[in-house]
Amino acid sequence: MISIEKINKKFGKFQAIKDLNLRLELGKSYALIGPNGSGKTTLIKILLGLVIPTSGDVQIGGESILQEWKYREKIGYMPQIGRYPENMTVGQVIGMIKNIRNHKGVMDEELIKSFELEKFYDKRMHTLSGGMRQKVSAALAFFFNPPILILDEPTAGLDPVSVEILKDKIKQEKESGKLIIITSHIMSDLDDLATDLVYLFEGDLLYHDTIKQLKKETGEIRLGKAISCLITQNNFVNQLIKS
Ligand SMILES: Nc1ncnc2c1ncn2[C@@H]1O[C@H](COP(=O)(O)OP(=O)(O)OP(=O)(O)O)[C@@H](O)[C@H]1O
Repeated sequence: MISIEKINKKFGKFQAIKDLNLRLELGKSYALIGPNGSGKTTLIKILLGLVIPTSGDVQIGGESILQEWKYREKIGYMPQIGRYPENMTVGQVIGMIKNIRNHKGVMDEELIKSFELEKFYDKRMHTLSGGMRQKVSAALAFFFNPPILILDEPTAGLDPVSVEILKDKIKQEKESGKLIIITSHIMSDLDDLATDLVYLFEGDLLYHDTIKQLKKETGEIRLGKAISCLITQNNFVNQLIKS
């Protein structure tokens, strides 16, 4: 569904993404992880059309997204920190986004209901707590029923009940055949949600396989442990190459 072909991204002389090839399929959920500065946000921004790659191509549903914008309807995006017109109320923001999108299909209002967002429809955005803002962002990401969801630290700042509501929703959407990309520093969340791992290191794709396979290769049961094994192995190989 998403085909990333030989993507490079340079910021001046610095290469943030190096010759990246990746195929992401519907019905799978991908944990996108890597150390700080490894290129995760750059990759997400390329998929969203906010950063233009220096070379290479990205295709969604068989069509290049470069110089295109219509494909964005296929992506629901939950940012790490949602930025909204701060003087508008929650109800006004949701209404405005509905109007702009002029969506013809069925709206998915499940998260609006389960997070009870209607209760704070009259609150202005700047008065919301971090967790409330996250709930608005989550509800909007799923609202137009997109086949692809990109969720950047989706559970950060949510209370435990809301975390479970959102995790159930993500699992349900994956089961229904959507393609989900999740970044998170909470390994237990990724262990519950992701089927596959995409691990970036200094702009390189260091690992891409199923989490089941990673656990088998490392002999670890928990994802956090399996990833630290992967990183240790990589550091060891890097040291060997440098010595
Ligand atoms: N607009 C930019 N101009 C110059 N360098 C940039 C720009 N955007 C990103 N970079 C650099 O590209 C590299 C990758 O950054 P990116 O934000 O993609 O990392 P990340 O994996 O998302 O990190 P984190 O986990 O800290 O969010 C970093 O070294 C960063 O400084």
